[in-house]
Amino acid sequence: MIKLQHVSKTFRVGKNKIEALKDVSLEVNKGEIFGVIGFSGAGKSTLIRCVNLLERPTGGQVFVDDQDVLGLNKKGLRQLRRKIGMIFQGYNLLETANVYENVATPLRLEGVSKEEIKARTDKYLEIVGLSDRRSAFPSQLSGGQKQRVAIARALAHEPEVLLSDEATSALDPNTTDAILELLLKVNKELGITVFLITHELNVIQRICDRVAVMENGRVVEQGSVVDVFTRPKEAMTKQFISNEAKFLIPASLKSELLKSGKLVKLTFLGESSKDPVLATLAKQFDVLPSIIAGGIDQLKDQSVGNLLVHIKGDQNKVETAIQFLHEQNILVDEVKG
Ligand SMILES: Nc1ncnc2c1ncn2[C@@H]1O[C@H](COP(=O)(O)OP(=O)(O)OP(=O)(O)O)[C@@H](O)[C@H]1O
Repeated sequence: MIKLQHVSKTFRVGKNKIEALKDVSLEVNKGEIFGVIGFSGAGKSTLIRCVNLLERPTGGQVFVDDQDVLGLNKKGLRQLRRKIGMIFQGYNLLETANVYENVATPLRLEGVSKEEIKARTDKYLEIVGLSDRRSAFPSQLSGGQKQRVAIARALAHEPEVLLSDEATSALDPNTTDAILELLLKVNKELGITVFLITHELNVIQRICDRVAVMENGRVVEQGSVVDVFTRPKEAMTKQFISNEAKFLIPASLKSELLKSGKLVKLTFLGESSKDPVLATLAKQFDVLPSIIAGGIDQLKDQSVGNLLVHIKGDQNKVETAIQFLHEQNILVDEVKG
């Protein structure tokens, strides 16, 4: 659906060159939700804006539906943009127009017939849950409601793809969840492909099928959300995950536990969560495992269990027990001092 091949983008500011994108290649499949995550300045906004040519790449190729976007003339570009809706962190609503007009006006400018404008505006305000606020002005709406208007406005053009540039970044956690649910519904029920950028791990975990991790203008890692976040290879990805404050234990407790044994973080996926591994450790290896902390991460289609376990006992036995854990269908990370 969207294919970026060796895309680069260099901004020139006076005598300085800023390489915002360096040889970025990725593919977003039809019907999926694909997320790009990275810290501020990684190049995410520049990347997503290269899809509908709000930014023009300085190198590489961009394809949407197998169409070479960089070769399009003005008319072709207009047609392309009709296929691609976009929402932003700042909503970009017309402050002087009410909710209905915010959705209807761009359709009018496109020459859509009166009846069709009414039908589509009604339909998409219903889908985003704002039918009863059609006469309200943006200043009378909450952030979440404003983003819903922006989503209805994007959907009213009946796009094949929705680009989301940090759409939930300005929202509180509950409102973020509600907007993410709406994006899932848009993807599932309307069959719209979603390509989003975010700096929030939660957004990726909750709704994305696949993810690319960006750092300094490059994609450093990409794959399914389950793979990338349970078996992160790159330091940047690991940093994102550890930033989520999983199992942050007080330093004093940690050093105490490490004096009397080993600490391991176990990650259970799918079927592995049903195996009685801790009981097996105690029985088979004569060690004493105890649970220090635990939790479950809900990914889009799968839950992932995490346990922080302290293993006490004879040093060799503890080593053998950890070796046994590595041989199971579990991800094992030893926590060092
Ligand atoms: N129009 C521009 N002119 C000059 N430099 C730019 C421009 N747009 C982006 N940049 C630079 O390109 C780099 C990537 O910026 P970009 O906004 O794409 O990153 P980001 O990951 O989206 O970060 P943020 O979430 O903070 O926007 C940054 O160094 C930024 O300063």
